Amino acid sequence: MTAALEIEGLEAGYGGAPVLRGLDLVVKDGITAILGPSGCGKTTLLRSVAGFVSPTAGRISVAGTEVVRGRRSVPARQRRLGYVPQDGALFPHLDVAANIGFGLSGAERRGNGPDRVTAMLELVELPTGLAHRYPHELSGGQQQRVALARALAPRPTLVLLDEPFSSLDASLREDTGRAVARALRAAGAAALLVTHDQGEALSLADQVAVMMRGSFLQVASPAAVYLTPTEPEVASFLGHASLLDGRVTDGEDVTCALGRLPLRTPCASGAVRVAVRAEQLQIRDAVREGRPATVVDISFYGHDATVRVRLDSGEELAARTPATSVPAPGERVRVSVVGDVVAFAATG
Ligand SMILES: Nc1ncnc2c1ncn2[C@@H]1O[C@H](COP(=O)(O)OP(=O)(O)OP(=O)(O)O)[C@@H](O)[C@H]1O
Repeated sequence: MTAALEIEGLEAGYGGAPVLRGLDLVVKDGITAILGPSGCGKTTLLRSVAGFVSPTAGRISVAGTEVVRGRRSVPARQRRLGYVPQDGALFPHLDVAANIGFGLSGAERRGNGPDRVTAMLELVELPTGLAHRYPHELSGGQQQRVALARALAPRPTLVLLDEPFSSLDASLREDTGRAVARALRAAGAAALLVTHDQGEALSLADQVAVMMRGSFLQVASPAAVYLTPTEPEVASFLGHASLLDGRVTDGEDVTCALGRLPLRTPCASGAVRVAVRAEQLQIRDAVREGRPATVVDISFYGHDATVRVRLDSGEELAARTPATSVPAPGERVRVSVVGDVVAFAATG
């Protein structure tokens, strides 16, 4: 099967300053999320694939057709990609039907049987009655679905989504994200989804590429990047794991400031960095088990809270606790760990 997208050794930048530093990526099908902190190069990668940024080295193929080799590249309009920008960017003077039909020939728009515009509205789960509304008469979520319908109408192999839900409020973001994922799967289109929202990447994507400083640190399934990160930075970025110094002696357990903990995956003996996820840490008062600590501060989210504690041995950790049992800053508590942990050989 030809991959929807293949990227090899891709380098790009602005005015001589490098941003992308030799990226490799294969998107066979499904949704691949590019996840990373602000400024790491996610949009530059998407724009290089779209043809809006000219790479300085490397290769990009879309559905088996090479569109970039070194400094030579095929113009954006000839790449036959779908593109959904951050704010949808619908044409304000065109109604929904005309927006969706924009990239189609007259015959494609009409066809036989149900027309393409109606089929696309159904695909993105919008009522066909919206066809003659203008963009300003739609909600933000509806606008993003129309933008996806417009991108999918010419049947592209690959759709590029640039933070498409970032302007939507939390609940709408989740519903729209799921609807967009269903529509992409139903259309059989692969997608590259740029986001800095971990929840969005982990819940919608089949593959997650974690990017930092213009490089991919790990490309794997959502479960693999979360449960078995290959780099300490991936562990601390995804789910905000705390990192502690530790030592592995028998390959199966690690000893650190939180005691002797079982390892999820075997690790060579020696000095390591141990990643402990916030949801693995239990904060209790008035119990004897666990390491003594003091609560430093609290971020209350409603459904739960993040409690930062300082162990008496000096290390700072972040724990997630239910909203009903949040301690107060300065309170003395005990900290224990549930489950196994991941360790990385210490460098330097
Ligand atoms: N047109 C431009 N000219 C010069 N530098 C740019 C340009 N666009 C982006 N950059 C720089 O390139 C780097 C990567 O930017 P990019 O927009 O790709 O990051 P990002 O990961 O998408 O960030 P965000 O999540 O904030 O959108 C940043 O340092 C940014 O300042």
